[in-house]
Amino acid sequence: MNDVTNTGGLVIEGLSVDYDGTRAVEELNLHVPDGATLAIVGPSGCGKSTVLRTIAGLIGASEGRVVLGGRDLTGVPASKRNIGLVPQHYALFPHLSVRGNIEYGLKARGVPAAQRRSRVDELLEFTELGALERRKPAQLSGGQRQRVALARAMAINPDVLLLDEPLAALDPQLRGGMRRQMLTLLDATTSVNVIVTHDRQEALAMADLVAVMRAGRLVQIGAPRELWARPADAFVADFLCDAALIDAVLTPEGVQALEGRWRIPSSTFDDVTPPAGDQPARLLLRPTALALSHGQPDPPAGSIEAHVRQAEFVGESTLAQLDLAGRTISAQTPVPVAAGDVVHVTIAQRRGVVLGEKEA
Ligand SMILES: Nc1ncnc2c1ncn2[C@@H]1O[C@H](COP(=O)(O)OP(=O)(O)OP(=O)(O)O)[C@@H](O)[C@H]1O
Repeated sequence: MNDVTNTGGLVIEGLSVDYDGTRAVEELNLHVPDGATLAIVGPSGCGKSTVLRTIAGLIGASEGRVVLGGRDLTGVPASKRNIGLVPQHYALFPHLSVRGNIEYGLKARGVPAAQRRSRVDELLEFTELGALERRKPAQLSGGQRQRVALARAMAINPDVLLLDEPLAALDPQLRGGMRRQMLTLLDATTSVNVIVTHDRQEALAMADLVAVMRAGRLVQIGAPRELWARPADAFVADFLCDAALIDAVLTPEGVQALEGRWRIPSSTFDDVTPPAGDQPARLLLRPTALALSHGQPDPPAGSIEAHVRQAEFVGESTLAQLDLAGRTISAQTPVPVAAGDVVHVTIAQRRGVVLGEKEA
């Protein structure tokens, strides 16, 4: 393996973490450049918080190492790592004012009073909390508490800022606005930012890099648009894009899927060059890529019959769960279908994506 200690930013190398002999994180490798924001996403229990706690030094690695700004953190206690942590429910000190909370880490490090004051003033202005500096956490709204927690973590100019589900404690109506505000704050930092989140929208919107984990392992890491366009497997497609990824064969005539029961002409796709011979491929089907018709005497060209298992009216459209030759696939459609309907499904022009075979 290349020596990454001089790369800068955050480097996680061959990291495995165990709890009482049970492996929670397995062989994790990643690099986040200075100033970049990484979002770690994945289902409950996949190891996201364990990675965060290991970077913070709250738990030790069983194997591998965490290197920050060229400094190997193995064996360095949490208090000696230059890390800012925003815990899930913010964990503000209830007896301290907004100013007291933000000042806390600076005091603990013995920063002289005048310097403390000016740094806290700077952060109060930056997070627009100046008018509230004397209030206690109980006298703040959820969004204001979140900004205090962020300012407190940023006060020490950390090398890495760790945010555990930063928006989860807020009302859904507040999240959009706070996400945009946080994005502005994080863009202004020079630290590496690591966000752990369940919310894929949050990850796609806020991060420069998204790491998708499953069962303790990294499944894919890349820029949000890269993952969106080319999910590595069906799990990432489902988790991050709400899409299905099914095996297909690219033939001289078009694309065949579902054991040859669905034959789609190449002209449906923008970027498919028919090969001379059959080639394995995968078909990425986002809910909006599928066009549904029913009640027509002849099935449209390139269609497959499907059964509507479930249909939810979601405002402008209906979200239908379709059974396509035994596969459950979501479709978002303006056609008012209902459970039990038999429909014909085609891929809307230019909306389907054919990916190459999965790289090993
Ligand atoms: N203190 C602990 N002792 C034993 N096992 C633990 C401990 N903390 C976490 N685990 C286990 O390690 C695995 C990873 O947990 P972790 O909290 O990192 O997951 P997560 O992805 O953050 O989940 P969530 O999204 O639900 O917070 C899980 O199987 C969990 O049960």
